[in-house]
Amino acid sequence: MTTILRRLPPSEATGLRTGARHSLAELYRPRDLVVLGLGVMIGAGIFSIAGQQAATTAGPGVLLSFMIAGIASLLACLCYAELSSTMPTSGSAYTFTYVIFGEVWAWVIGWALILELQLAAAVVARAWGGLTVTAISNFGIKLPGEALVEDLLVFGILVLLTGIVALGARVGLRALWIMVSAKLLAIGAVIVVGLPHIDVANFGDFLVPPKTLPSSPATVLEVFVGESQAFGWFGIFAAASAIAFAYIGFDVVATSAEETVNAPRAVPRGMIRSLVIATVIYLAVALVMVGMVSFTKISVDTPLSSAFRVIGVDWMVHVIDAGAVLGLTTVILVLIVGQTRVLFSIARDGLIPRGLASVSRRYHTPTRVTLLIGFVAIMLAEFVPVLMLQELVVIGALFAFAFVAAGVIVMRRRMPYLERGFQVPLSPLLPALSLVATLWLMVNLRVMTWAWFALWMAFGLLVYLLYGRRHSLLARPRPRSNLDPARGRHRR
Ligand SMILES: NC(=[NH2+])NCCC[C@H](N)C(=O)O
Repeated sequence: MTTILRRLPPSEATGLRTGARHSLAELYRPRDLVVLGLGVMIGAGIFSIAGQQAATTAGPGVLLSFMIAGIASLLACLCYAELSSTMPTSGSAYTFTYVIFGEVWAWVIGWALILELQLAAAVVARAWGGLTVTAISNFGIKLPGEALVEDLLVFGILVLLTGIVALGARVGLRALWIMVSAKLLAIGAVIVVGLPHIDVANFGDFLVPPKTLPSSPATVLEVFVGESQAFGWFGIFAAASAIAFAYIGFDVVATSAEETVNAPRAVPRGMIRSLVIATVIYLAVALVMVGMVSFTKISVDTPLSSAFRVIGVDWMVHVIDAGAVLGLTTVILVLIVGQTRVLFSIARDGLIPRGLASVSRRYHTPTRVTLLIGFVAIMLAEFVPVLMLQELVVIGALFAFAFVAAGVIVMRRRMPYLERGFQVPLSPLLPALSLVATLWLMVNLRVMTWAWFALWMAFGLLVYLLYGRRHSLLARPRPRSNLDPARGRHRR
């Protein structure tokens, strides 16, 4: 029992024991973090899920769903901000948990993060493929063998993005700045062109009367209530859980802490700023969408485009297509980066083979782990119906959010002396609220999602018991010479 609960000393959170061969160079400035955050957050959530939820579950009340999910995310974000300001490590929630709750919990969180990020990369790549094919056909170009073209496109984008990540953060960063700017322009156009077309009458039934659905209960909450409902307050809250997908991503910013200049101050700021900007953008887009047309006219497949078609501004379809294709590209890019950083940290601690944590001398990136992640993403996207597994991404993220919120409370009591670049205001109230909000979002996920997640976690525990427990760096006697703090980080 003592071995599996052994804790990483906070001073070693950034891998001080492992030497320079396993450390990353500092590269990001505060504004890069905002771009990173917007890069990974703004994607399928606003381009498609928002409209789907308005049409099927929340009506114009989707605006409230966005606010609810936004508040829950902001609470979680504050907790992430505090912990990453104390432990600026690329392991994010995994490393925080290692320091606060001990090894086996860290592994559990690491395993959940692997699921979240790896699956998300594949899910978003698949969605990207679909969008790109639609964008091409919207230009009136008829593709022969659409399914095959889509498969090839998905393969191509994953190879390209994995290559960019492997070649070095600088290449990726430049590409990211350009693409994020372009997607913000497209979204700006949606808001500016859409605003004058808002008709207050479309908000008429802001609270659409609730409807009991004939389908059997699917979410954990519905099983408790005994039926499924759409619209009304129930629908608004249910939609908020689906919309949480749009906000996740600020947590990925935390994985860049080890590569950020002056991380204890810059990371919290970057994370909070990008989330606030994303929230404002989301609310504006949602407002325009449900304000332009009645929610009953929004199509589930191409919600934003359909709204502009209804009001007769057809050229906006191409702008939205371009924004969505670029938007999802940056989501995949940053997800791959985040996943490499998490796996790199786990490998550095010895819980998976340490060879995966070696940093290429030439490119200064963890190349091996990057190629592995790219390969797995391609396999998943090509051979598994990943679009149906979207909720698993959300449960993985929320699971980590819960531990991070609890971690803030525990850490304040147990290590009050640690330096904190950022502190959650009103602790322990806000972290406790974050925990409650996260659990609430989690019970709104499907029972099936929970079952798959449990299976994945059980498998993970097995891996830990058979491998990680024995190979953990903490299982070895401490080599004195490696404790020189100057060896851990290097600047470039
Ligand atoms: N950390 C994650 N799993 N992020 C997935 C990001 C999804 C992104 N928020 C979107 O709307 O497309």
